[in-house]
Amino acid sequence: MTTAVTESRTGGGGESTAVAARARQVVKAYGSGETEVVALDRVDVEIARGAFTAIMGPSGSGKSTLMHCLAGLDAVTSGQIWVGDTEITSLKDKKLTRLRRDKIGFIFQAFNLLPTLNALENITLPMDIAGVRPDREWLDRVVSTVGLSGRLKHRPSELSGGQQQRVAVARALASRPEIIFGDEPTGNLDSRAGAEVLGFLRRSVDELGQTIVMVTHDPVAAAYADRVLYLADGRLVDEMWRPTAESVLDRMKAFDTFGRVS
Ligand SMILES: Nc1ncnc2c1ncn2[C@@H]1O[C@H](COP(=O)(O)OP(=O)(O)OP(=O)(O)O)[C@@H](O)[C@H]1O
Repeated sequence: MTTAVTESRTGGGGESTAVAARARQVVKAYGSGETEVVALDRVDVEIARGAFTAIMGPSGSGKSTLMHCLAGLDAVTSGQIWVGDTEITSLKDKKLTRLRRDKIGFIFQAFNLLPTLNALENITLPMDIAGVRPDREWLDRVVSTVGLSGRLKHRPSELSGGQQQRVAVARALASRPEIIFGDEPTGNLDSRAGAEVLGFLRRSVDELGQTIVMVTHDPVAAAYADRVLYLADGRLVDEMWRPTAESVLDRMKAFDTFGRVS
């Protein structure tokens, strides 16, 4: 069995390498004493820049917790996280908020669009709030990559679920973040709309050089990724490169048959 554990090449100093985010010996515990739950148990992982990474594992294995820690949405109990060159685990609130705003994009299962704004206004809202002028050329490219060119004046209620999620994808891409995190981004979509959104995520990696990390339960969704990380009991227990839906499903079945690996 291979391992997803990799040593930091930079000794933690960080440099503009092929690594977009990195966790080193990350522990996340909820509660204390008898009620303590160790959601992440000394996780070491590097997320490759310009690649699409899927995180899989049984319910409760720590997928969302790992994503939230990597994205600076949740504080770690111990260990360190870097986003690009910045070690985020030692940042104070204000700097962390700014780093999330400037360097990280999010796509959630619920599309989280504002109903009173049209598609374009939703896409540029985070930049408007931050007082950043959108780069028109980039925005046009993003909008056409996700196939929204004819829909920019529509409000969310005038768009299908798949189109709404494409707006959310464009919103995440618009500010050219260092990394985009998706938590079951196609969980609310039927398989056709889901495939469309996953296809656009794939294109944003291939054509725009974006880095994407996605939590999913779905082997078909994971097959769009370049690499799949498997969590069990808060530990990274395996990884797979160039996955197919069949190979991911087989690996999941193997976990079910042989029990947990640690
Ligand atoms: N806020 C919290 N307080 C206490 N325990 C928590 C909290 N959040 C998560 N946990 C626990 O941490 C563990 C990992 O949870 P997490 O949500 O990361 O798992 P997951 O793999 O994303 O699960 P699912 O696939 O069901 O979404 C679980 O045992 C969960 O009960």
